[in-house]
Amino acid sequence: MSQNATLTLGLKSPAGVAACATGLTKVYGEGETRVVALDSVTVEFGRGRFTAIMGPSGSGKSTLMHCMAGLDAISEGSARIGDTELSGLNDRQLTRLRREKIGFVFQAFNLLPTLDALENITLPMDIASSKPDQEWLELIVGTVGLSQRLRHRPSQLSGGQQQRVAVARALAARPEIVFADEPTGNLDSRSGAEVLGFLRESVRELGQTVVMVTHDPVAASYADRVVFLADGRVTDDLPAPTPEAVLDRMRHFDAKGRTS
Ligand SMILES: Nc1ncnc2c1ncn2[C@@H]1O[C@H](COP(=O)(O)OP(=O)(O)OP(=O)(O)O)[C@@H](O)[C@H]1O
Repeated sequence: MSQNATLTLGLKSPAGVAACATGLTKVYGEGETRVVALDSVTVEFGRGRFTAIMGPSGSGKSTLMHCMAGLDAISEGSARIGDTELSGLNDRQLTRLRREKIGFVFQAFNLLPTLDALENITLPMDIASSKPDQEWLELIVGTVGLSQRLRHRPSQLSGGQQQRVAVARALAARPEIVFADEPTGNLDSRSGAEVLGFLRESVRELGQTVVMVTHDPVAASYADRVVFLADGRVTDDLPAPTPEAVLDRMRHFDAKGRTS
C-alpha cells in the first residue's frame, strides 16, 4: 500500500484497547444443569492487534467471543467494545453496535448464494442503508485478492475464496473489532494460510483489530498473542507465538489436566 493511501485513510492503528472483559462470568442453566462457562474472565484486546484464543473443547472460547460481541447476555461482570459497556444495552442497541462496530467471520462462510461476491461484501451495509466508503472497499477487496472475482457467485468460488469474501464482508464497514470463530476450520491448509495471511494483513497494513478462536497452533501463530482458556478461566497469555511455543503450552495444559 502506498504511503499516500495510508495517510488518506488514516490507517495508522491508534493505540489502546478495542475490547475488554472484566470479571466476566457466564452461567448457563440452573440447578443440576448449571454450567459456569466463563468464570470471572478479565482480558483486554489491544487495538490494532491480532489475538488468538485457544483452549480445550468446552473451555469457554466461543462463549467469550459471543459475550464480547453481544450475541449472548453476560451473567456477571463487564464486557466493553471500545467505550461501550454491553450489559447496559437493550436488544436494539446491541444490534446497532454489532452492525456498526463488529465484524464476524465464522467457520461456515455464510454467504448468500444468489448474490455475487461484491453484493455479499456490501450486504450488511445495504441492510443498514449505509454507504460503503469506496476507497476503503477497494483497499479491502485488493487486500484479500478478490478484484477479479467480484461478479462471481459463491458456487463459482473455491472455499478459500468464499472465506476471503466473508473476511472482506467483515472488514467492509471498518469495524472496531473483528471476531473470527475457527475461520479456517473448513479449509485445506493452503486456503487456510491465505485467509490467515489476509487477517494478518488487515491488522498490520490496515490497522484493524482481530480476535480469533482456533484449535490450530499454526493458525494461532499468525496472531500477535495467544490467550489460553481452561474451564472458563484465562490460564496463560503468550506473546509473539510460534507453532512450537503454542504446542508446548498446550502440552503443558494437557499434562496438568491429567494430573489435577
Ligand atoms: N447454550 C448453552 N447452554 C448450556 N451450556 C452451554 C451453552 N453453550 C455452551 N455451553 C457450555 O459452556 C461451556 C463452554 O462452551 P464453549 O462452547 O464456549 O466452549 P469452547 O471452548 O468454544 O468449545 P469448543 O472448542 O468445543 O467449541 C461448555 O461446558 C458448554 O457445554
